[in-house]
Amino acid sequence: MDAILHAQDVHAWYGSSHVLHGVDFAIGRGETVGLLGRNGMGKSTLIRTLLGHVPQRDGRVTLFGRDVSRARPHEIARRGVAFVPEGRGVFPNLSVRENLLMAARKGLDGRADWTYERVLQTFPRLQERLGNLGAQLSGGEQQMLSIGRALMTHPELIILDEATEGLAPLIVAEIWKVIGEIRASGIATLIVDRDYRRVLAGADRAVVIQKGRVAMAGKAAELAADPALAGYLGI
Ligand SMILES: Nc1ncnc2c1ncn2[C@@H]1O[C@H](COP(=O)(O)OP(=O)(O)OP(=O)(O)O)[C@@H](O)[C@H]1O
Repeated sequence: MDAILHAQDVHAWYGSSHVLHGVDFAIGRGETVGLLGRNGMGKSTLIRTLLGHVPQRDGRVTLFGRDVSRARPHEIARRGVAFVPEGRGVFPNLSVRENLLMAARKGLDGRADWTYERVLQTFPRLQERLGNLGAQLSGGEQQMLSIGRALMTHPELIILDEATEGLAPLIVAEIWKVIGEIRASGIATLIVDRDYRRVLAGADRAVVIQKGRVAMAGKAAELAADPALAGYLGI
């Protein structure tokens, strides 16, 4: 596989608590990968470790073949990885317009197809709120703005951690629609979401984490049909 991101034998600790126990994991160009597992199994820690946010970590992570195992979060962002954290990622004291324009930069290959106008077409709700401050937006609008900001950076990979958590069903449906558009536009995505059915329906592959280890990994359709999945997800 032509991997964007490749993690090998990744470990992570919080103090003396050993949370990730040797995770192997890869995301190919343009691939949509779902990350599943019950609460507390290590999904967010894996993401935060890949992004360089967990200081106590071990193992090897490469981005486009370059070792970023010890890289700082801003270096990883500069190398084409955008992060959409749960319910955050917008500047509360800047307007929607400023939030978007501030994020704008070309992709690693010079791509600039996610223009300000295209982001607003994708999120008509933001178009109506251009002058509002980030803090004045609803949770769903903030999440859309956060995804819009990620798109404006022309990343190779977008990581979405619980992007639909706590949002109204209509907004959730809008966000899944946009996730589909991102997939179709060729940007790779790593998705964590409690709605495992939607994740499996919208992903090429999925990885199931159990107590800081990969318990299952494979094509999303095959995992969806695997009777072992229910046990790992506690459903
Ligand atoms: N900052 C932290 N300090 C100490 N322990 C933590 C910290 N963050 C997470 N943990 C612990 O690490 C383990 C993995 O948590 P993590 O948040 O990665 O799981 P998760 O699969 O993302 O679950 P959730 O869906 O609940 O976020 C849990 O036991 C959790 O209590």
